[in-house]
Amino acid sequence: MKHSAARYFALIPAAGIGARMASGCPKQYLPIGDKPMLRHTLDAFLSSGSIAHTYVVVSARDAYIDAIVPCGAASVLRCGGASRLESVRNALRALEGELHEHDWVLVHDAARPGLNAALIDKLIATVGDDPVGGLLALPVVDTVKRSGAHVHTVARDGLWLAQTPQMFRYKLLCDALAAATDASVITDDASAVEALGLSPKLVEGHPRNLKVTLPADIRIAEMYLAAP
Ligand SMILES: Nc1ccn([C@@H]2O[C@H](COP(=O)(O)OP(=O)(O)OP(=O)(O)O)[C@@H](O)[C@H]2O)c(=O)n1
Ligand SMILES: C[C@](O)(CO)[C@H](O)COP(=O)(O)O
Repeated sequence: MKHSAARYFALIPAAGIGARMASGCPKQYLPIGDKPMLRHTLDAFLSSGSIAHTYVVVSARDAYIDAIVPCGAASVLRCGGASRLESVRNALRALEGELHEHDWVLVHDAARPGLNAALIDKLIATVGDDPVGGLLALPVVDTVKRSGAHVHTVARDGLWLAQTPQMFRYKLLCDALAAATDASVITDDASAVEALGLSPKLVEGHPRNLKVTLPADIRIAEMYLAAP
C-alpha cells in the first residue's frame, strides 16, 4: 500500500565498468533494442507515477551520461566509487539535505533494464510501511551446488536470488552503508541492512529483471524488452 505522505526516490548506480561484459564501453551504455541499457532502466522509473525523482550516480569521468538523460528528467551525481557499495554510499551522502530521513530510496542497478512500472509498484505496495524495507528477489528453482574439494548440494528451500530495486528509508540506508566495511561481502544494499540485524522483506520479482552481466545476457534482455 502506498502511503500518501511517503515519498519515493530512485537511485540508479551506473558507475561500473562492465568488466565481465568485456565490451568497448561500460555495459550500461550498450544498445539494447532501440536505446542504451541505462535509458531503458531510467524510463522504467520515469514511467512510474510513484517515483518523486530519480538520481543516477556515475563516475566523475563518465563521458556518456549527458547524451542519455533527458534534460531535467533525472539528476546526475558524478560521485561513483570503486565499488557499487561506495557508489551508493557516495550518492546518499550527496543527497544529504535533499532527502528526508523517512523518504524511501529505491536503489536499482543500471544493469537491470527489464524493470517496469508494475514491478516498482508491486515492491512499493508489498513493502508498505514496513519498518525495515524490502527488495525484489526470485526463489531459486534449480538445484544449487557448492564447488570445492567435495562438491555438494545446498538445500534450496528458502533460497532467493536478490534483484533490485532494494528499498529502504534514507536514514536507515545511510546508517547501514556507513557501517559497511567490506564491499566483497556487502554486495547489495540489503546485506548492509541485514548486518544491522534487520530482516528486509523479500518480494517476488520477475526473470525479465535480470542483471545484464555477461554477453549472453544481452539477447535475453532484448527479448524481454521487445515484448510490451
Ligand atoms: N563501482 C561501481 C560498480 C558497479 N556499479 C553499478 O552497480 C550495478 C551492478 O554492478 P555490476 O553488474 O557488477 O556492474 P559492473 O561492476 O559494471 O560489472 P563488472 O563487475 O562485470 O565490472 C551496475 O549498474 C553498475 O553500474 C556502480 O555504480 N559502481
Ligand atoms: C545488487 C545485486 O544486483 C543484487 O543481486 C548484485 O549484488 C550486484 O552484484 P554485482 O557483482 O555488483 O553485479
